[in-house]
Amino acid sequence: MSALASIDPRDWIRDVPDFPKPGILFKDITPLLGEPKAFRAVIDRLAEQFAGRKIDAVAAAEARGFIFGAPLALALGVGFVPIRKPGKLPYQTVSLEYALEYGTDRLEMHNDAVGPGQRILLLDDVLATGGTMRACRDLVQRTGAEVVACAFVVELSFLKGREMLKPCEVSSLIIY
Ligand SMILES: O=P(O)(O)OC[C@H]1O[C@H](OP(=O)(O)OP(=O)(O)O)[C@H](O)[C@@H]1O
Ligand SMILES: Nc1ncnc2[nH]cnc12
Repeated sequence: MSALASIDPRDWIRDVPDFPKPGILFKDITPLLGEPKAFRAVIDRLAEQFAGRKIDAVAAAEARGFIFGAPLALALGVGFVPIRKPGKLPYQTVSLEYALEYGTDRLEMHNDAVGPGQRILLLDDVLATGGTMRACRDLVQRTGAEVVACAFVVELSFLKGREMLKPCEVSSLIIY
């Protein structure tokens, strides 16, 4: 058994009550990022899960999605597609407004980043209400590309974000 197999990434996720607003229990991934064994275990498990699924690219939303999305793309040997907050991408974009657990925002992606015939894996750190991932999924699908799955490190199941993502495959390493 590899040393990483015994790692439980939950041990490096910290609860921060009332952040960024009263009533929100924030799942803080920074302890996990600070422990290479745990960070690597997360990337290895995601890569293992999606190797063999004929993924052409991993796409993820800033900021926290990038942290996991880029190493996962490298581990799978595919490209990484950044989905960004407004005004950050230099070329022509597709854009969508979405609802957060605590507000609204807009996401953009280059309109030539993915396209018909491509199989895209979407990844984010946390699934809360599902608004962010739904916007990502809709952006990718709008280009004609296929979303293979929406993957997460952490899912807050009591917020029922999975419902928002139907009929897409949803997969989470850690479910609260
Ligand atoms: O399922 P949802 O309700 O949409 O919430 C989950 C999203 O919220 C957080 O991002 P946030 O917008 O806080 O931005 P950040 O990554 O820049 O911290 C998190 O990284 C997910 O992307
Ligand atoms: N409760 C939460 N903890 C961490 N990230 C989040 N993104 C949206 N809701 C969140």
